[in-house]
Amino acid sequence: MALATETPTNLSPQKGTGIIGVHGVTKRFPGVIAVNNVSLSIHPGEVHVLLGENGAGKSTLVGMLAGLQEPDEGYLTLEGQKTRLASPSASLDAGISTVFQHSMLVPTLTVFENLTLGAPWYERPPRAAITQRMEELKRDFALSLPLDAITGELSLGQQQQIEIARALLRDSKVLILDEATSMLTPQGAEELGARMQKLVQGGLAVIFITHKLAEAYRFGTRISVLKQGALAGEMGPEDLRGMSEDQAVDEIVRLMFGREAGAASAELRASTARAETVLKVTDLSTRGDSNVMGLQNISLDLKAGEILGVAGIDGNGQKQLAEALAGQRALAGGRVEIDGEDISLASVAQRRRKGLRYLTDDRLSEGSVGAFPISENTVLKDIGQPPFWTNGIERPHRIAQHARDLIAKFSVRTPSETTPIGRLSGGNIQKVLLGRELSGDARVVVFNKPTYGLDLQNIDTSRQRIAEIASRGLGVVLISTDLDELMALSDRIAVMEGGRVRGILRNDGSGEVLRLRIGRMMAGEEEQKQATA
Ligand SMILES: Nc1ncnc2c1ncn2[C@@H]1O[C@H](COP(=O)(O)OP(=O)(O)OP(=O)(O)O)[C@@H](O)[C@H]1O
Repeated sequence: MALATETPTNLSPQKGTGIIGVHGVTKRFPGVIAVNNVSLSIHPGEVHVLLGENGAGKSTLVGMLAGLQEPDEGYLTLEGQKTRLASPSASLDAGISTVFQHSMLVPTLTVFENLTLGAPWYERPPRAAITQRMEELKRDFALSLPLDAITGELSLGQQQQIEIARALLRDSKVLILDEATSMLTPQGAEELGARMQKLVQGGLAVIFITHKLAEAYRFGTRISVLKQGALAGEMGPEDLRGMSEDQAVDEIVRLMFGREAGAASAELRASTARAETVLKVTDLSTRGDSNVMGLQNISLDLKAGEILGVAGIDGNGQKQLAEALAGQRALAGGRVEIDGEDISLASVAQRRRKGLRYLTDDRLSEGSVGAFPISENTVLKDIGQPPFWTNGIERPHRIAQHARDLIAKFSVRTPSETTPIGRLSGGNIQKVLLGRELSGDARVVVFNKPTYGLDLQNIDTSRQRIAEIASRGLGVVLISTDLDELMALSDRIAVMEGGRVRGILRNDGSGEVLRLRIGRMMAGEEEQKQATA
């Protein structure tokens, strides 16, 4: 992965080190610098927003503050003193509480029990004392928490309040909220914003991670933008006060999604789109629940030979769209057609026979059975079907031959077709799955994050294959969180946010301008300029 080496555009150099100081911190994982020489100050009385695309390094940075991992280089300070946060309890002892995106509460316990769980300083405190303190907290911070309610029966917003209350009962000095609004309703997010203001007025420092620019601007006192592990820029209270919302959003979009001047952008693939429409989606909707985003009125179409990119921050409905197209998720409304034929009610197998293929991002658990040989995995979606089964009887030689052909055609590196697929590298598993999906008469291939987690060489090969598939006249839906990938391969790019398609833009070679338009929509901002769908 290319690493940012640009000089941070520190719009507002900070004075003092704040309650927490992050000093030149670097964290590496095999093949990637997740956090690259980042310095920040966290101040009491401020909501410090951390923004960045998927993979920018936010969680890794938060993980170091929460004591889940330690920096490889650089150091942290606590009230000016150099400190090590070598474990989650060290972080808690230092007064740092972290509310993760997924609840850490026990759903079958009551609110009261969750509040007192594992909090050493008030071991077995009289219930009356906690009840009284909770009354104060409820009043001061607008919490609505029935102490005797079963936690799992409360709304996600209320469950989050329990975690915030837990931090307050511990007298934390720093509260980290990791993508805290992603599961909340718009009203829940507003309430959290108001609550954060009250918390910082009470002297707390809040670190708030979000992907939404409007929230960053409205709730944040200070905004830091991470990009490819490095600090791309920071906007302090004075900077933000001097800007209108539009100016601030433009600046943040530039920091988050812009490329450095002079950076080479990938060459745009020549379009191979033909006249005929292979896939048509009209007003497609699916039901959501507290864990899964519903899709709302999605309409799009795809020509033979065309690549339609689908951009979006992870978790904005892209996977649900792929599943709804593949027949793995029921439609609540709308219509899907392939070659003009309505397949809205067709099963997965029926859609496959019509030529609709889907490569999941979950290569090992959803896409294949790791313990099964490669050969079995190549026919996993054809069980019981000829030519691999005749009259219900498996034909192992036929399957083995099919697998050997696929291995040769897709250059899968494996000792033989009998090797369990789980022993292969990510890139080689990907090749097997691609070979499986392209067999027979494929018309449309839906890829969900096809290059995620692959090494650079395999990323390159996968992209070439996708372009080659389109050049053979198949329609491709390419879902990716990587804007560079989408802009290198797609004819048009649909941007998803909040379970909707916010716009479909033609990849017209306008490079940076288009990139910023897409970034803006991904981060929940309305498209201001005229769409060129
Ligand atoms: N435990 C790990 N092992 C290997 N690589 C990791 C690990 N954790 C993170 N990474 C990599 O480090 C980079 C930064 O990831 P990180 O999760 O910190 O980003 P993020 O900004 O939080 O992204 P998101 O918004 O998707 O949560 C990514 O390339 C990621 O793949």
